[in-house]
Amino acid sequence: MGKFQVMDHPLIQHKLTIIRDKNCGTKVFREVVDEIAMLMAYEVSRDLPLESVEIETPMGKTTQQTIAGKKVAIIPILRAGIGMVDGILQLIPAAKVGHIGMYRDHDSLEPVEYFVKLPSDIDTRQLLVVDPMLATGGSAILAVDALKRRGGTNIKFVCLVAAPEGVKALQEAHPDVDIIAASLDEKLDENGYIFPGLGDAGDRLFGTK
Ligand SMILES: O=P(O)(O)OC[C@H]1O[C@H](OP(=O)(O)OP(=O)(O)O)[C@H](O)[C@@H]1O
Ligand SMILES: O=c1cc[nH]c(=O)[nH]1
Ligand SMILES: [Mg+2]
Repeated sequence: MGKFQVMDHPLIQHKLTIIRDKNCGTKVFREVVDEIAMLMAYEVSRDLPLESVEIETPMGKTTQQTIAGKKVAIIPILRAGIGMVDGILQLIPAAKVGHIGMYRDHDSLEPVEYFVKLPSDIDTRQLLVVDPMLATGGSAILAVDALKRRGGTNIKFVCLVAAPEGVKALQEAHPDVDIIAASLDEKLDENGYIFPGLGDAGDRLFGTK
């Protein structure tokens, strides 16, 4: 079973409270989502492999550590996942970015895939699928399916708010995928929205409602 980790760092919890507030406007919402994603990237990149390199400091030759060959690709699930990309790129600037477009049908709650554009070498990269919301888990599961079908093997899912239902569904469908969240919330409501959650992340990020 993949690991499920909640990053309960005080800075992350504080920032999450700011964006949960319904009075938080688009500008601040977007900025703070980016900041949380950057803080999460610190933990998400913890197990990137290191290798030894010879360098010379002003004091002489030495062997030091550098991030090894394995490279990262960030895969936002459109639209809301886009809000997390720049924050992660601040810490991992050489990462490539692939996009998976998906929307959740409002009645059935089933995800519908409408766009996939990925780096050509996803089979050799650490893939970070990012989406602020893990609700029923349908979108995350379909996104991981899409990556595996194209050769992706090393996959983590990074979200801000997770519902217990979504964590369970993603773990059952893809037990090899670790999940990292900023919060495990209470439940899904009768419309499939996370409670207390932060509402519709895509609409709040892009000001579409
Ligand atoms: O776990 P699930 O039940 O699949 O729900 C989560 C998905 O729903 C939201 O996207 P939405 O369909 O609203 O698309 P948008 O980002 O374009 O607004 C969210 O950003 C996730 O992708
Ligand atoms: O609470 C939710 C659930 C799905 N998608 C969202 O944007 N918010
Ligand atoms: Mg939405």
